[in-house]
Amino acid sequence: MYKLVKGTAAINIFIGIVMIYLVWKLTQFLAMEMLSSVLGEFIGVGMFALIVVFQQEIRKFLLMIGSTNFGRRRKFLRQLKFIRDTPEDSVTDVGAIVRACQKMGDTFTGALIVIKRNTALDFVKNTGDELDILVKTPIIESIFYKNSPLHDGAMIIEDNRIVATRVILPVSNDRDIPLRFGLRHRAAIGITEKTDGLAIIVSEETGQISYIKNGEFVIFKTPEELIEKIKKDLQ
Ligand SMILES: Nc1ncnc2c1ncn2[C@@H]1O[C@H](COP(=O)(O)OP(=O)(O)OP(=O)(O)O)[C@@H](O)[C@H]1O
Repeated sequence: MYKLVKGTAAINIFIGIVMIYLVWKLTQFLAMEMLSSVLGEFIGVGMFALIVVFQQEIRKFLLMIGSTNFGRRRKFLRQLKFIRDTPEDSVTDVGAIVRACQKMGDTFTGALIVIKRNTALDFVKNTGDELDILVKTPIIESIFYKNSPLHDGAMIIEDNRIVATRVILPVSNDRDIPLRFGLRHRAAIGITEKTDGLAIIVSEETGQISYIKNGEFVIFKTPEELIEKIKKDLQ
């Protein structure tokens, strides 16, 4: 349940409900008649209040359950993480990502890729376009191709799927970042400071690939070393 609601507003609403319940119990314990009867009335209609508050989610849930479209149902189940698909789906193809970055670096094509680890990235995902495509070198290259309508912003990868493009990331305010690094690099630092995600950047100016973890640049010498480091960080 925690995994299901982590990173969504539902957990905050749940905490709110628990707090109201605890205050109600406290007012009963302290024999604060009026406050306890007001809160009691509120809790009495709690079930209806929940239906109203979660109207959208309940609607979405019922629509998904009732859908006869198996492709969508699989996607929904994967979101719930009750099932793991084939290894092709669940193990991130780091080699394919780094190869795409090398090719983009050779052609000075800018790119920003964030790989999710434990922290949910839903709060940034919905600033862009949600997708569901298997990670492949040519797909990543064509998304960041300069004339592609999807090239701007960041790409989010979860497991081995590209789940969003054109995502706007929070920018780091760290004043120690050298001035030669622009917004793309600041955004990569920002998201890895706020979450445990991993960011890979290809600079449009220099073609250089950078790897950022926990808000800091990770040094590597060869693409093979980068692949190894990312694989280790994803374990
Ligand atoms: N907050 C952000 N979230 C996601 N992508 C961003 C963000 N800010 C900028 N970008 C992306 O970075 C691109 C280039 O920004 P900028 O030139 O400032 O970056 P840079 O760090 O200097 O990188 P480069 O070396 O590639 O020029 C933008 O066109 C946009 O696609």
